[in-house]
Amino acid sequence: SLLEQIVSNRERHAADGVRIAVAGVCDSRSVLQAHISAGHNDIDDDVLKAILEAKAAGKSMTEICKEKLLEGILVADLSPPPADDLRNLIKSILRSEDTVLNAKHGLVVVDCSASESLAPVLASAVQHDGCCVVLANKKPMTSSLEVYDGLMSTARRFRYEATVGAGLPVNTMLRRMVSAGDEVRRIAGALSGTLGYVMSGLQDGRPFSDVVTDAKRLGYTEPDPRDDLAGMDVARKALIMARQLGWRLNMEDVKVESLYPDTLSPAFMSSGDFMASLTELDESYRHRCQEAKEQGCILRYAAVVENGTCCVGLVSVPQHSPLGRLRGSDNLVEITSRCYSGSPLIIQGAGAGNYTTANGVLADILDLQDVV
Ligand SMILES: NC(=O)C1=CN([C@@H]2O[C@H](COP(=O)(O)OP(=O)(O)OC[C@H]3O[C@@H](n4cnc5c(N)ncnc54)[C@H](OP(=O)(O)O)[C@@H]3O)[C@@H](O)[C@H]2O)C=CC1
Ligand SMILES: N[C@@H](CC=O)C(=O)O
Repeated sequence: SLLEQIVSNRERHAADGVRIAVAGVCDSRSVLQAHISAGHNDIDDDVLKAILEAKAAGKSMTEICKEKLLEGILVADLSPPPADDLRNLIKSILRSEDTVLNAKHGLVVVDCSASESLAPVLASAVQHDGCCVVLANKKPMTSSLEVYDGLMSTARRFRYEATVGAGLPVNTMLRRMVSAGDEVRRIAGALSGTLGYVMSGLQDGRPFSDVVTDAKRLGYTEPDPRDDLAGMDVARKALIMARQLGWRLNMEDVKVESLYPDTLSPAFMSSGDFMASLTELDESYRHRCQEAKEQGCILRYAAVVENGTCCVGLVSVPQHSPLGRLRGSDNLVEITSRCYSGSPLIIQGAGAGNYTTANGVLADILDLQDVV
């Protein structure tokens, strides 16, 4: 979706005097790189479109490039994760004499994976003068405080808007408030597009297994939906916000409620088997939802960041409360601070989905063009 939005916005960007040159693209198995030493600065839009088609059809990028014998592209088949090759790709771009690719002209490394393994690559990339980093991936922001501090030490060349609320301006707002000296006292709300969609579906009487399967199909879930259903995705978002307030917390400090039993965890089964086992949970969620309904309430998965602690879990809220009125994949974030004490600042809207997330990532990339 990000590549698609880069290509489809060419005219708009040109009118603003910007051209995004895509010098390399990675997935979990391959790295494609513009053949810089042969004079190719970037990967042609037709190739980017072929890559999009290949990924949509479940083919590997390498396969499609070899099939089409594309000119000017270096293809590397890797197994597994291409952290070292990504590092080499960044180095070769940084060494480039070409002014279009040179780091001083806005090189941005973008991590749209859900991989843990790329954090060191990103931490080293951001240390190169002029090299920027943009994240949709929450894991580098929630790994050790050392990695986090490394990324944050170059805050002017680092953006991570999509890590909380996808395209919603939650992180930007927090950054603005904190850097201008506002004192944030409490952040609360519903921060999962997947769990919002699932809870709305339950409320409409649909089976748990059915709505989770749909959330995955719609692109709301993490690559392994257990990340959402275990509460880990929301826990990461809570930690990202808490760390921005200067709180020195780690993932172990976040209190998390999981929505499935341990017997269905990655230690015991694959993601595919988990999806097939979801029907086991249908009856218990139908029952919990019914109980809440009888009290005029509905279920929501909420996060609270307050008094130096983060807590995420299932709550039963009145139907006509702000959380109760949320529908589908919408997120709601309430920020209470010295400036917003009487009534909290509220950010609400679609909190997941490929298009809205890619939009947030692209906006970050464009934002950085004014910094370097
Ligand atoms: N979906 C959403 O609504 C939102 C997602 N995000 C974040 O965006 C990230 C991606 O989510 P989503 O797009 O849904 O997931 P997808 O599974 O659709 O995409 C992940 C991509 O990352 C690639 N990848 C995996 N590991 C590596 C690696 N080690 N090196 C390079 N590439 C790798 C995958 O390659 P391959 O195709 O070969 O598996 C795949 O192309 C996650 O971190 C998620 O938290 C953030 C906000 C909203
Ligand atoms: N899986 C996440 C995607 C966005 O961060 C969610 O459902 O909110």
